[in-house]
Amino acid sequence: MTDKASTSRGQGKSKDDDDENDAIEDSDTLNLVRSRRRGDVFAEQYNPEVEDAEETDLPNYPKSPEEKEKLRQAISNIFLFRDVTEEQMERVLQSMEKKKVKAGDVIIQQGASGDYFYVIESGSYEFVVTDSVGKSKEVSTLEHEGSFGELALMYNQPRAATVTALTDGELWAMSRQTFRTILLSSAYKKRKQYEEFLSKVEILDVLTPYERSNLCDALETQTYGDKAVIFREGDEAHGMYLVEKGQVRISSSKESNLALLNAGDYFGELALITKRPRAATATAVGKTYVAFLNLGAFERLLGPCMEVLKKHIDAYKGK
Ligand SMILES: Nc1ncnc2c1ncn2[C@@H]1O[C@@H]2COP(=O)(O)O[C@H]2[C@H]1O
Repeated sequence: MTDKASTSRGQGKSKDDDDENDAIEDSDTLNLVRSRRRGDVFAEQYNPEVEDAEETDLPNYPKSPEEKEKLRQAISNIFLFRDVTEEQMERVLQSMEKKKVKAGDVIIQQGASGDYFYVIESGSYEFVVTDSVGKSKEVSTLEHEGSFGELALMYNQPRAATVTALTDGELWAMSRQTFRTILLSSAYKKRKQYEEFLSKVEILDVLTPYERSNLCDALETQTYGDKAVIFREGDEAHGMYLVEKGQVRISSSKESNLALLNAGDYFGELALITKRPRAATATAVGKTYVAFLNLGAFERLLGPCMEVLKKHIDAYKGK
């Protein structure tokens, strides 16, 4: 058992945590911890569905109105924050602490226990995953926006990647406690809601589990009654859709029945790829639930599926 596992689902602090905090407080930069951290796999998994987050006093780091606004901006595009209420947002803004980082700082070490979730204010960050035979692979980089470090806090698992600052920069750090109290329950529910459904969507097979989790955060379910129009031919396009439940008919001015889509099918991607108006009309058949992915998220998250999506476009041309 690791220290963390023996402190019962992360509610107490381990020696490693204290070391980590010391490192941060000592320097005001994240010159974090390499060899001291351990890569054990936790025996116990946290399950937010059966254990409510504790409501305790959260830290309060005073900020100027300008700083608060900058932080609000930095989190405005992060899907994990989308469902927080205005009151919760105030608590988030109060409780996040600014950290300066230097190029080369290891902010998160794969295998370590997790104490902070980070939002990027500035700087570039590299993500490297090392597999069980010790082979390392750079899986992504983030520049000047985005967030990381949610997995270990959400699932009570060791850090899944090593995150290194490639440039000097600034991060906003949210403690495990704040993350659990404010973000965990809605974020976890959202991922759970969509994970099973997305595993059945064929075009998404190329996504890694991590990419799929990010997609869960970005989706929004919309409900349409029988014969309700989802979009019309000629409309400007703002996103694509996955059919969750029910059916969707695709028709155009020339052809009344181009396709009848079922659960697991997708539509609305063509206009996003060609950057043209909608080429057809989409109408619900019976009560229908669709998962909507907005344009920004489509561009950010579905890159790995683009080849398959484009191949599919060729099939439309035959119609
Ligand atoms: N391919 C990836 N696999 C796992 N984690 C990733 C990946 N890319 C980025 N990350 C982030 O790297 C973080 C490392 O710490 P966590 O495991 O807490 O959360 C992880 C994610 O936020």
